[in-house]
Amino acid sequence: MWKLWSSWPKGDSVRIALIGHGPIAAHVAAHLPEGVRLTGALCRPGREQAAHAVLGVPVAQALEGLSERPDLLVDCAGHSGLRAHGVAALGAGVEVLTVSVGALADVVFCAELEAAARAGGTRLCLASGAIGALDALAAAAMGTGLQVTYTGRKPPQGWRGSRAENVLDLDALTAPATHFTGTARAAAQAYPKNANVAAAVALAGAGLDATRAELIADPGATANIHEIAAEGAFGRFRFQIEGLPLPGNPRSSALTALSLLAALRQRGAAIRLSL
Ligand SMILES: NC(=O)C1=CN([C@@H]2O[C@H](COP(=O)(O)OP(=O)(O)OC[C@H]3O[C@@H](n4cnc5c(N)ncnc54)[C@H](O)[C@@H]3O)[C@@H](O)[C@H]2O)C=CC1
Ligand SMILES: O=C([O-])CC(=O)C(=O)O
Repeated sequence: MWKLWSSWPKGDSVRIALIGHGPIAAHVAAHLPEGVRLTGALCRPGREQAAHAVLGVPVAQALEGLSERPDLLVDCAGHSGLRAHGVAALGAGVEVLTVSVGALADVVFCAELEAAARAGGTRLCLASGAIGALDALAAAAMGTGLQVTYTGRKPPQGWRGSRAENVLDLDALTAPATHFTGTARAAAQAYPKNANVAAAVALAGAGLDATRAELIADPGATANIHEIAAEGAFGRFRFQIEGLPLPGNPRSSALTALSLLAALRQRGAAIRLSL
């Protein structure tokens, strides 16, 4: 069946490199859309062999170390990956697609990324990641009076290694427990591995300081549940998604990797969704 974004134009192809070799990167590498070629990956020092074993492509610690210059660098690593490589790539004119949306909550870093993208004549694209409805939020933000609350609910193991552990005994929970309420900016900065969705919702809609966020560890949850409640001159909507995690990391919803694949497929389409 023909779809808007079914394939790249014949003969055209895009070369991508990945940052990271975790579950998101592995899924992307294994499911690349037609016309997209993985030519390399960036890893942390000492992780070359591990990264090569997962991805099967040349691995380097920096973009200049890759034998083939990619058209697009896809950050699947998290905030430290975007911090390590984002500015250099953009400044060199290489487009970057990132899952590390929460890293933009740091105003200084965000300004550096923007300046580098302008200098390099390219852009930083934010993946929709584990959430949806960003198109409706972006449209609603063009009207007045937008108010948005984001709620992120995960099973206790989805919060391991996060600040939730400072507030809660995750192993002992018998009922849902809120471990953060505040702005989306504060959530994104305090939970770099768990609240990229809060930042994506905020950047699409009411902004990082006006979007309210609540993060909950819920022993009854069987998925990563993300909810948006939005209201404004446009009307109101509620959106909820129950995202199943990727094998290998209970924190990260599978939809995150799929959103990167969707962005890659759309990038080559002559007719595409406008957001
Ligand atoms: N936007 C969204 O909706 C979502 C975003 N994420 C982000 O994606 C990140 C990655 O997720 P997973 O693959 O599940 O995590 P993971 O932590 O299992 O894997 C991360 C990978 O990146 C590598 N890495 C870390 N720092 C690096 C650096 N500076 N340079 C090169 N490689 C580096 C690690 O060695 C590892 O291979 C999360 O930490 C989170 O920030 C995750 C889920 C949803
Ligand atoms: O994968 C998810 O469900 C969400 C997540 O970790 C994030 O927002 O960083």
